[in-house]
Amino acid sequence: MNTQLLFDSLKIKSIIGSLPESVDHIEVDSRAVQPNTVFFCIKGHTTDGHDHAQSAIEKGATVIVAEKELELDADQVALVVVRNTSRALAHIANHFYQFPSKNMNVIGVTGTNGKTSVTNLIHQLIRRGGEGSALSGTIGFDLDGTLYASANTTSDIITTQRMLVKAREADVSNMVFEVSSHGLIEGRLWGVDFDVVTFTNLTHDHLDFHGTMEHYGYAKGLLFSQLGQDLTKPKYAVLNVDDEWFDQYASMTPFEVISYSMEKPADFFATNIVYLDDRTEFLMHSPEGEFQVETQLLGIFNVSNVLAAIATLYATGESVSSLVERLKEIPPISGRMELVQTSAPLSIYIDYAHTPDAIEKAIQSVMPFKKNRILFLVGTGGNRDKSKRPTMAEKASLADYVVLTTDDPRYESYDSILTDLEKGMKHEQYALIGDREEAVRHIMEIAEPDDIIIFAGKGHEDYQIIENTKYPHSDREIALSVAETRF
Ligand SMILES: CC(=O)N[C@H]1[C@@H](OP(=O)(O)OP(=O)(O)OC[C@H]2O[C@@H](n3ccc(=O)[nH]c3=O)[C@H](O)[C@@H]2O)O[C@H](CO)[C@@H](O)[C@@H]1O[C@H](C)C(=O)N[C@@H](C)C(=O)N[C@H](CCC(=O)O)C(=O)O
Ligand SMILES: Nc1ncnc2c1ncn2[C@@H]1O[C@H](COP(=O)(O)OP(=O)(O)OP(=O)(O)O)[C@@H](O)[C@H]1O
Repeated sequence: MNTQLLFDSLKIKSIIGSLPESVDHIEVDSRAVQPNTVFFCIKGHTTDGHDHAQSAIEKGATVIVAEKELELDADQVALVVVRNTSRALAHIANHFYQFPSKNMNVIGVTGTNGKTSVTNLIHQLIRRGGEGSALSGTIGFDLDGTLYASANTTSDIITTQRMLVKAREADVSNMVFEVSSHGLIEGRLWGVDFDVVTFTNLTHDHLDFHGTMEHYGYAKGLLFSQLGQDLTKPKYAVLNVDDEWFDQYASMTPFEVISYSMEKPADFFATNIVYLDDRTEFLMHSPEGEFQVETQLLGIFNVSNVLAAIATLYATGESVSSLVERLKEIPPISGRMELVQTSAPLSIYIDYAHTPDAIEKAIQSVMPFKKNRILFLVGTGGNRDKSKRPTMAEKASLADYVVLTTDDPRYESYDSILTDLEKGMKHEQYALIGDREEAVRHIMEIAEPDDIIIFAGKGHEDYQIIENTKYPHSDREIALSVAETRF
């Protein structure tokens, strides 16, 4: 690509050396540099890309973009100094890949809980409507049914642009992004031209990273105020009226607001909700009239997620009646209030709840069909946000019996995790068992017919991280093996 064109519109502080006529690649990781690459030096928390500029040159970089002047040991390299290399990268990547998001229908979903569920619903609804869809999120990059691994919920700028290019090349015109607050703060989505951005909710999580709820809320809000958006085409912000951040996001966004709610009138709102143990039904009021909605997704929170998904696709121009029809066929999302098939005379659910709000909603979700006790197992991760631990246990106390355990203890001791959790317990009916396998076995050993058991926190994950090693672990398999011998 012609280098002059690439750098023409970039705000540059200084250039040392002369730019080559053309460049073949752009890269942020020195280890992946190929001959004739533009290498961007990005500052991480523990690693600074500026320290890898020399090694990028040795691998063939011909342009280095940095935030400061560097002493580089090469004649054939140009050093471009800018104020912020991530912003420069967003700009250059768009030019380099020829604005892949521009002619696509691009959707972003953010919030503490529900991102994976809502993006999955949207992706599946689009595909069931006969169009192609690509999805980037916690589960990886799903290009119209083919799954590629990705390291993060929200990928870095170059990976994001490459996903869009792959979708464009495959003639897939819809791209759905699960958007993390970390990704927003770090500008990993800078340069992506969204058509619809959707908010699920904001509750206590990730305060080890963001510090306060104000900062966390600010980070999420960046999706609704994205700089650099093309405002000449209509854009929509789909916002949850039931969340206390609704007013702030609704008043600050330049996009047209579409609201949804489970509690009060909104553009899309649910009444007459019936929670069954194999499906959920409700009456949905929408700008296109009232619809009786039926979904295989279980749990209170999934009503909100369904409303978010339908409102988002309505914003892209889909008809509500067709979406309601397609929704019926969509199977439960793996590890999200998923009913485990067992011949034992009790109900076992696997749910990814790992925040206080999600725990409360998971337990409330099974209350309508409680016949005997609700047994709840939950743990927290080691070396991550510790402040949420007591509140998680407090919400878990809504269950009749609670087992407090660990969920990826990493380098933290069982005792330290369990002591923090125990502080929040509101009744005496609980056990503290650090080893998660033992904890699952314990709950299954004391289970009685008609009990409802919820294994929270692991969801679709099939491992437990101890120190820095991933060990195979499945709540489901352990529970089923005990159920077989006991019932
Ligand atoms: C372990 C961790 O927290 N790492 C964070 C940290 O990385 P770091 O200091 O190690 O730096 P780095 O990004 O690896 O390296 C800095 C630069 O040097 C370059 N480099 C590095 C090494 C080398 O040999 N050559 C080289 O060029 C890298 O390509 C990069 O451009 O600082 C970076 C910049 O601030 C973060 O992007 C990065 O987050 C990583 C990607 C991460 O996984 N973070 C998690 C917490 C995260 O973002 N999670 C959210 C989901 C949260 C949720 O909802 O649960 C996500 O979106 O996935
Ligand atoms: N709308 C919601 N409100 C509250 N809790 C929810 C909601 N949707 C899902 N949850 C809870 O959060 C858990 C995780 O759901 P999901 O994976 O969709 O969220 P996420 O935002 O992608 O989470 P993460 O960022 O941790 O990957 C579910 O298993 C459920 O317990």
